[in-house]
Amino acid sequence: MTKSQIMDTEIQLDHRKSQQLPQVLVLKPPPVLTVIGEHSFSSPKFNFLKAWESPLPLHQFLSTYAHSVQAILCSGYSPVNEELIRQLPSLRLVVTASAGINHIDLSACWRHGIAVTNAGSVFSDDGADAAIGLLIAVLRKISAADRYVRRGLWAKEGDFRLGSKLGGKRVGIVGLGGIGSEVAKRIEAFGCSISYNSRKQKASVSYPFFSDVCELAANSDILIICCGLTEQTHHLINRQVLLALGKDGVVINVGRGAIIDEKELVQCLVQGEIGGVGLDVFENEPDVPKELLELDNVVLSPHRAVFTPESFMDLCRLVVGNLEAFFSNKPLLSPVMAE
Ligand SMILES: O=CC(=O)O
Repeated sequence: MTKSQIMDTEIQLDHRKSQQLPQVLVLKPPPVLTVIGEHSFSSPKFNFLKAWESPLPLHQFLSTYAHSVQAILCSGYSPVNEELIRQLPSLRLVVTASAGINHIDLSACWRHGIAVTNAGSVFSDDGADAAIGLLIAVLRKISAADRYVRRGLWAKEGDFRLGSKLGGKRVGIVGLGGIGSEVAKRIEAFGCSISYNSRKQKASVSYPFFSDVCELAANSDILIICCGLTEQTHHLINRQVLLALGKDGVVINVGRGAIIDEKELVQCLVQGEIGGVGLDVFENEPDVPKELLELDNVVLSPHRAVFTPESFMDLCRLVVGNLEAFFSNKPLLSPVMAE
């Protein structure tokens, strides 16, 4: 046998072995897979079935492998809905490489006995850091000041207008989960007071709780949105909430775009009814309302709050850990919903 024949045989054996492993369907590569590299995800316990690499049209690909898919790896870019679930009768686990789970039909998973895992607390620190970064950028006008200097306006037009201080402000956090709790820790260190809104009051914290987000806004200078997108939180931050926050109020959003009614937000900004916003997420990403691009009291970020190479490394370990636990009949590491 020649060297290349031996190599071909080894590749075929590897291929056959991988076909015998439990199959994890990936419809579109989640960003973490592309950034960290597929090799970091390889495991003796499962094999990725990569739909995007197949020459088959998706429906044909799905019907070819329908019965062998036991798990799906997805992200916000590849929804898992009832229609997909129905096509995969052996599906028992959905692993999403994201903290948000709004792209997964959880009730369909529940009905079909499918467990779900997400990014757990992997993104909490970076999400909170980014929220604070956006907040200081808005209050102290950092992006606008940067543009002022770059355009040569400092020498031509003189001193730049003042920003405002973070310390002493009343901060309302919407959603006191992983990211929200880390935001609270950081905000406390700045000498701000904290209150919050969430599905339920938390016994573990003593911050004032407002079950009504409008009341939270009326008692805050700053609102930081850290909750997930659900039917209950869709357009939770509307004109009424923004008006309650007031003319100097600042809104930061690191949750999901549709938690804010974007049209009403734009209107309030254009009419000077709120002080400023820092947004990492938008209703129709990657489209950003053009009015926002022209406002100096707006700081924009392209849905990058939680993503760093460090958080992606942790996420990679968590994704592999969840899949390996599942295929070894061990408890899942970051279950959203057990089977
Ligand atoms: O937005 C990012 C995530 O949900 O992980």
